[in-house]
Amino acid sequence: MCHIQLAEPPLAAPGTGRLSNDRTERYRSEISIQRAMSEQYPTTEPTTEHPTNETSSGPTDDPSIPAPLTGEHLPQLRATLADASHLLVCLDFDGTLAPIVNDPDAAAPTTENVAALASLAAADSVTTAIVSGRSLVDVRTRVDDPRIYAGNHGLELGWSESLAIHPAARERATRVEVVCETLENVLDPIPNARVENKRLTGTVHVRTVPSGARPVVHRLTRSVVDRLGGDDLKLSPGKRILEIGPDVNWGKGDAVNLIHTQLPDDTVPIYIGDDVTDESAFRSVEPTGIGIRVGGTEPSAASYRVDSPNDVARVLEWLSASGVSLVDPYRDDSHGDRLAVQRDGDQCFDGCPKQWSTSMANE
Ligand SMILES: O=P(O)(O)OC[C@H]1O[C@H](O[C@H]2O[C@H](CO)[C@@H](O)[C@H](O)[C@H]2O)[C@H](O)[C@@H](O)[C@@H]1O
Repeated sequence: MCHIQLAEPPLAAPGTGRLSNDRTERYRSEISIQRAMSEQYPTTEPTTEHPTNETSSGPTDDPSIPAPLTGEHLPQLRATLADASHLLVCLDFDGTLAPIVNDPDAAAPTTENVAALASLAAADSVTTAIVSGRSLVDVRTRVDDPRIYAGNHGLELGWSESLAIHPAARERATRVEVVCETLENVLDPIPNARVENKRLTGTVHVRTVPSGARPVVHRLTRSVVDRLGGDDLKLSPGKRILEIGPDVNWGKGDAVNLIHTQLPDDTVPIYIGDDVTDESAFRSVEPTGIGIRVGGTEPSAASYRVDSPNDVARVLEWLSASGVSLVDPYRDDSHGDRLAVQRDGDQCFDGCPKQWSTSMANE
């Protein structure tokens, strides 16, 4: 059931500013943000494995059930936006912009989300970001309007031509590779078990694995990660998946925090996501910003809930058509300077030394 009726005026024409796949492949350098990634932002991600069912929510600090987002909440949303000098709109990909499908390669954002996001991304007072569990290169080929991409659950951050990779994730990428290769062999006999190697992390898919075989997949995956990953790697849950990644104190919420700190004072952050790894991002934007959980009825750190990617389009359309007009870019005197920094890809992460190494996208 669709709860929200936020659409008001028609959408503006989709913006330009699309980034080509060539540019994705032409990342030339990497900002070292080790200090920020390893010290400044402690993790809030769950680190324990739990069942990969569709509705698992994992531990959260805030056990309340998000309110279904309806027109009754518009005054509240307007009041929040009226205090903003800028908007940061962060979006998860799978289950948020794109409906969940059996084949991860077939996932695509809905046409309405593509149009609404293009319109929003064209607004000067808005910074859009995709914050995904997919690899940055992968998600960037699937949705190409946002200015910022955080891939592999925030372990890699792309901004203009710049790419930053969490240093510990870089160090442990070889281990992830070995684990993925091993799992491809070990899980080969299990029907429909699939390993997605994302370089900094890996994903074992069980969505179309016969239910009776899923515990075997979990056990084998756990065993391989323990044996070959040691203390360096961890397993995390997702929607019908097991995520393998470096056991570091960094998650989507940390990436959102880092992006937020680069934007003007009085930037209001909005985060929309559907899964357990999005909870740290909800915690990072709430309560001054707006967290919206897509699907499910479980407790969440998000204040609001919508049912589906179709409802996400309604939210983005409303933001583009009405919400953005409430933002006052002159509220913050530093606005002009900060945006100038933001548009310079080589200096986008303010305060981080420019110690770049070859990007993994080019390795
Ligand atoms: O953070 P996200 O952008 O939501 O990415 C999380 C994972 O999404 C993908 O898996 C999920 O979507 C697939 C396609 O709909 C679906 O088949 C799978 O069951 C879902 O878990 C992606 O394949 C993973 O790499 C991401 O980590």
